[in-house]
Amino acid sequence: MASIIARDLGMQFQQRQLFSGANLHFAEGDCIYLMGDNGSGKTTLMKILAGLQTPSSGSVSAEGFATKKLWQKNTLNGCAVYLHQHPYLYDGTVKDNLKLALELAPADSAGSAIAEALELAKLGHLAKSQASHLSGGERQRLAIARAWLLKPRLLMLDEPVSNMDKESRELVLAMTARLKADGTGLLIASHQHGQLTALCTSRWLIQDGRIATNLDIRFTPSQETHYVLAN
Ligand SMILES: Nc1ncnc2c1ncn2[C@@H]1O[C@H](COP(=O)(O)OP(=O)(O)OP(=O)(O)O)[C@@H](O)[C@H]1O
Repeated sequence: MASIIARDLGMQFQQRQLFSGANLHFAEGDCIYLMGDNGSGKTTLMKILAGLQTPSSGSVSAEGFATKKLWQKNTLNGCAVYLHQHPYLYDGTVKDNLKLALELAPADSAGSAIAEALELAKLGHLAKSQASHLSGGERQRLAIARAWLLKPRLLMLDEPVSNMDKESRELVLAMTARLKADGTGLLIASHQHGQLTALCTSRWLIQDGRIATNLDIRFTPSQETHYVLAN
């Protein structure tokens, strides 16, 4: 089973310690809600687990992935995919962006997958539009459709539904639910507990310089309100 394992992980910027002593296990089949106040370190943690940032202390390793080639120094590269809040899209049309993902996707992905991805993201009518002309919500939908095509074994979503209208939120929810059903491990950072985070079966909380992982997933209504209000 593919997993990312962090041992005694710590991160600080100058004098500011975000977290320390964290032991984490993120694996296929997981669906984890990553919580924490603004600036607590959620994005930083996801970037570390994706191998995009180096932690100040501790180690991160990947298990269950194909062995890297000798020249690939970053052994975490491509293991847990990090989807940025403001995703990077390639120059070109909506369809070009999906085609490019398909070139990197596992060989068993059929050509019809692009049509399915366009349908899932409800972007069929914009297939020939320039990706740079998309609205924020449409960009996010395209980025998730692209991730869906890539079929990552581990995917981290950073605030995937912030600033989205109801329809876009529902589409992202449907795509994420499909990924979850396919067994993709998901780590979702979000300030609002809603339908998307309700998919989660466990939660991590960054607070007071620690990452708590042994938390009950069930929210009481007062906790829900508190979390939404606090953020
Ligand atoms: N490269 C950097 N250099 C210095 N400080 C940084 C750097 N990257 C992040 N920080 C700081 O680390 C803290 C955590 O940032 P991060 O983006 O991980 O928080 P977050 O929990 O994702 O916040 P939000 O909920 O607001 O998105 C912030 O105070 C941020 O300013």
